[in-house]
Amino acid sequence: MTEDSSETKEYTLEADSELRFEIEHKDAKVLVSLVSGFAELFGTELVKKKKYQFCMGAKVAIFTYHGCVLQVIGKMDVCYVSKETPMIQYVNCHAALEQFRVEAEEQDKRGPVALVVGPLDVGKSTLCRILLNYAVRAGRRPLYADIDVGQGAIAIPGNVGTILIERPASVEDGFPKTAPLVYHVGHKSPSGNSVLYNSVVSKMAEVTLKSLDANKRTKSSGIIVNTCGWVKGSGYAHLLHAARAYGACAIFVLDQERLYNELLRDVPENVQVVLLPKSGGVVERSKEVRHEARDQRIKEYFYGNVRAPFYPFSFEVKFADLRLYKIGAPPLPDSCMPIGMKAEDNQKKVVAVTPSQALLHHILALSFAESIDDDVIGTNVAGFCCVTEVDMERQAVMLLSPQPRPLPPNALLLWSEMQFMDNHA
Ligand SMILES: Nc1ncnc2c1ncn2[C@@H]1O[C@H](COP(=O)(O)OP(=O)(O)OP(=O)(O)O)[C@@H](O)[C@H]1O
Repeated sequence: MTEDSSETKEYTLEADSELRFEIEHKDAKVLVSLVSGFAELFGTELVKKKKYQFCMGAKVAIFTYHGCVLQVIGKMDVCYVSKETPMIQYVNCHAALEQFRVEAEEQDKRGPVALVVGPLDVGKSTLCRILLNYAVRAGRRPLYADIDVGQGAIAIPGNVGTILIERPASVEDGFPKTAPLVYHVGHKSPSGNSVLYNSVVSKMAEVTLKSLDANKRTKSSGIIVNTCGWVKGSGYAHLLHAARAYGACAIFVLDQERLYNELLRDVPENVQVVLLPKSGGVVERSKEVRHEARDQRIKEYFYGNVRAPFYPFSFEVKFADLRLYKIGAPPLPDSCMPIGMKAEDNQKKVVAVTPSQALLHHILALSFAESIDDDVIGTNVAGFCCVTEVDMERQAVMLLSPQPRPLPPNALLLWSEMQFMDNHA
């Protein structure tokens, strides 16, 4: 059913059904409120009578276990009620994780680490959000690890990150991204540097698993890990690596029997591999839409959104003061490597970058490492800037940064292939 008018409409939903809608128009604004009953958006309960605002790009589903009436004001591109949803299977996964958590709590051991895997556009991020929301609603404090570098939902694309989830996601803005633990990869796909990607995932897993022990409630709550949609060949090898690094006890496979069977074959028997259907509501995204989403995520990092705008700074840094490095030297065959080194080591090499016009629009990550003698790959990053101008004559770059000048003393910056055109008016 297509919704053209901008008038007010009421939808009565039966138990176990959901209202799905998409907004594609640039200036469209849709207000949704719960009139009666109970409803939730990807696991976050709606507050009765509160008006939730959705804008361009919104692709959402409001689900009800008990039945409800929703009021919708505004123009949507697609809007329909569906009774076919996999929510019962998803809530069963949550119940299974809860059993692990109860046991972990009783025996003071680590709670479950669950990986959510599947090809592109099957609703992996959405399932993670649902499981995390259900966990906090049950009084847990889980960690959310996002190792999907393409989306970089916790920091920005080109990075992996982990956050502690203490309250349900906001209906409009998702989980707050305060105090994330972020590691730099610098590529939008793990294929950009597989060796680096695996090292970074191992490091983040090691650090977060250790950190679980510091807080009793988080320890028994465990970790939900969101993964990349690249599930064939090396992409599959990355998934196996992540499952091992995190010591996953459960892997939820969305929508692909082939992947499910491969995992059943390749992971230890004590790992529960569960095949789940994808929701019919999940919207497929073209390459262009993905590119736009990446751009939007970076823009939000610097400028915030309408509800919480940020005001970034712009300042000049002389080439001479720029300590800029890149991880990974061009590949060389083993025979050309110095004695004792493998070609693989080259992919983890920290190489100085000479500033040039080619830096324009690139994202630079500010590492917590102080020198290249530190473990740069295994050190998390503090934040990001973007090169908005390169002046070869004055030998300087202009940086867009969430923090005012100057860069911290001895700031070590890491080059990323991610680019952002700063045309914010
Ligand atoms: N039941 C649903 N009804 C409507 N839209 C949905 C539903 N579930 C998910 N979506 C939307 O579909 C889109 C894709 O979902 P999601 O990001 O979870 O997929 P993904 O598998 O993580 O994608 P990627 O391949 O990029 O990792 C999102 O915009 C999400 O809001």
